[in-house]
Amino acid sequence: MSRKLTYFEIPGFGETIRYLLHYGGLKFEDFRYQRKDWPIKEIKDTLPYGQFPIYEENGQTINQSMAIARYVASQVGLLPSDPWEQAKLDAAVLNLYEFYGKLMTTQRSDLEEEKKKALVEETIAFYYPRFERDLKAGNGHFGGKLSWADFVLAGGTVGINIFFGSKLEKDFPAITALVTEIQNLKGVKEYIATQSYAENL
Ligand SMILES: N[C@@H](CCC(=O)N[C@@H](CS)C(=O)NCC(=O)O)C(=O)O
Repeated sequence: MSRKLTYFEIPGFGETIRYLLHYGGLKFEDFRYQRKDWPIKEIKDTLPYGQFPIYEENGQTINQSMAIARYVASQVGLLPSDPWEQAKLDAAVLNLYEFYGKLMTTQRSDLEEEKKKALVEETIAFYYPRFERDLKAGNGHFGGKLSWADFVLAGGTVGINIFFGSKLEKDFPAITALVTEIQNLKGVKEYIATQSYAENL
């Protein structure tokens, strides 16, 4: 079995997938481009939608970080078999993904710094209490037990905290506890120890 994940030398959309692969003890090539070297036109043109991450397994390729994460989760016991349970987790993942997207959109706009800051605060004030509520309802996990949705929260949190330079979830105990739990799982913990971008914020 050959596996290769290609992304940039940042957590971003790749980190959740890396966590899942390490959690499952699945060997893979963790190929990373430096952002300063990008774009490399000859390579970009070969990508299915011109972007990373892409995941290759036994000669087949998929793009879209959440599709990759869901697939890897299915290989490492983090995707339940019941369709309703799966749909609930898909919804949790899409809520998280929407949150990350909105957060980053605040930064790409032409708005003044003050306005950007207010939008970030507004976005956090909308989503975090809802994630907190859902985690409490699931006794600390999105689906009532450890699943790939929890990994999407933890993997994404690393990236946004580094980007914004602060621990955005600090006032939310269930989110904080879940991120800590995932980052201390066997496989994930050892991987994080090798990453220079994973310092505590
Ligand atoms: N919806 C896609 C978004 C992928 C994406 O935005 N990738 C960015 C990096 S985070 C990228 O490849 N940027 C380089 C480029 O567009 O050339 C996913 O979740 O995988």
